[in-house]
Amino acid sequence: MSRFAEVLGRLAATIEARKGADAASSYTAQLLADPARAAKKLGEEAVEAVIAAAQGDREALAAESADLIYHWLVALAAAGVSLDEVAAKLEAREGTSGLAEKASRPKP
Ligand SMILES: N=c1c2ncn([C@@H]3O[C@H](COP(=O)(O)OP(=O)(O)OP(=O)(O)O)[C@@H](O)[C@H]3O)c2ncn1[C@@H]1O[C@H](COP(=O)(O)O)[C@@H](O)[C@H]1O
Repeated sequence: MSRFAEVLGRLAATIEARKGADAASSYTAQLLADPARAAKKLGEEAVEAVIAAAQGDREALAAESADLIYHWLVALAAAGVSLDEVAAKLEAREGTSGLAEKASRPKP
């Protein structure tokens, strides 16, 4: 397994374990208790990653990507969506070009 997949799996398990934890001592528990705040943070971190990418700032993009992925995992956990469900979506798309998929959509 890649280093990224291992870290992602560990972080997802840590976040899952924070369900019901004391919000006074866990930022994750605070977000899990307030899904709207978790979703807002996800949006903020996405925008910060967009800015870093647009500016070509490699260091900032790596750091903002880590923030984004952490908050994305929290939003998934808050909504009860597992990483397996996301993996299944990605697997179903393997081998299908994004251009071909877009062209196959019903015309309005
Ligand atoms: N990976 C992360 C992680 N990345 C970012 N953050 C936090 O995300 C928060 C949001 O960052 P911002 O820059 O937006 O800070 P801010 O403006 O003060 O945030 P707000 O007040 O707007 O919410 C900061 O408090 C960061 O510390 C994270 N907090 C936790 N984790 C992981 O989650 C684990 C469990 O954390 P706790 O639940 O806090 O124990 C940790 O051991 C880490 O592995």
